[in-house]
Amino acid sequence: MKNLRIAVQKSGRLSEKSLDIIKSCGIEFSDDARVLRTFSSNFPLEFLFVRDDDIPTYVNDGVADIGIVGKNEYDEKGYDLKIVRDLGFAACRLSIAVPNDFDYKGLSSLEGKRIATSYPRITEKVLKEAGVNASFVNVSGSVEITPQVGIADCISDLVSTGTTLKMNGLKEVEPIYYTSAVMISRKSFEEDEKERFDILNRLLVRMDTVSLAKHKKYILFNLPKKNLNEAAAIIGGMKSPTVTPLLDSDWVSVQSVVSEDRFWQVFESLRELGAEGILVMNIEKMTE
Ligand SMILES: Nc1ncnc2c1ncn2[C@@H]1O[C@H](COP(=O)(O)OP(=O)(O)OP(=O)(O)O)[C@@H](O)[C@H]1O
Ligand SMILES: O=P(O)(O)OC[C@H]1O[C@H](OP(=O)(O)OP(=O)(O)O)[C@H](O)[C@@H]1O
Ligand SMILES: [Mg+2]
Repeated sequence: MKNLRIAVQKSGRLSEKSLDIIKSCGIEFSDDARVLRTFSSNFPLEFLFVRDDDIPTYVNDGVADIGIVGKNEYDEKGYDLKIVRDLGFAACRLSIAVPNDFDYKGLSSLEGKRIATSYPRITEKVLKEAGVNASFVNVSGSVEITPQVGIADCISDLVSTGTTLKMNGLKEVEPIYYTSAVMISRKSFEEDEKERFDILNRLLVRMDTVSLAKHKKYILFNLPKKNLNEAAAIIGGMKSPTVTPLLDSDWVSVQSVVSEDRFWQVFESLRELGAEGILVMNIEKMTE
């Protein structure tokens, strides 16, 4: 039996959540940080623990079949790959930041300047569209130090809270690109590797089942029977709630699933309809 090969960041901002997603699918493995290649004991999955910037290249070269990486690294490498799932975590932005005393008036202020970045491709594309010519100083980390040491005039780097910029005498002046983690594969994966592609689909079904459940609540409540149709209309988005008669024939017990983002609105409306004993439960797994 073949294994699906996944490339995951060895150690960094993506590592823990990437592995949490796999674990939430019931896939077991040992994640000793010093072992760089390992196999699941209960699913045909092989793990390669690598630097995040190498992940798109491993997938493109066929060393790995899939990878979990920031969309920023994927776009920066520019390979013609496929995003199979948007995973949503590690959300941040790529921003232009300048020293506090820099008189910034828009992207045109960057004309002729030296910009330090780990993302020259993404940054250059944005500047080109704005008709700005600048030069790039390519650094692979600690970008915020470069203006202080005189090798750049400003930077284009990832920002989340903005604390790193502030602590290094810089101000964020222009967000130019938004990113979060994605799962990538080769476009030709299905034709090239049918057996492994089928394993990927099994993995994706499990991931979708967990992810769907994460945004839903299971609710159970008692309701005056006369308000049932109105309550069903409020809950919405499903075939029908499950309704069970109660000993008191004027009342029913209702079970349903509600999206997290609509939960409080539904909760308040149900209370106005006389719902009592409302129980709310997290759902571990579910399918459409
Ligand atoms: N401050 C942040 N907040 C949220 N997500 C971030 C932040 N900084 C980076 N990320 C995301 O996490 C990814 C990995 O960031 P990390 O800092 O761990 O990378 P790295 O230092 O290049 O690691 P590696 O040693 O694997 O090369 C980034 O490419 C980006 O997608
Ligand atoms: O806006 P903030 O919340 O301060 O986050 C921004 C910092 O986070 C990232 O680096 P990280 O801390 O991952 O370290 P690294 O340079 O080793 O990648 C990024 O490169 C910034 O330096
Ligand atoms: Mg890296």
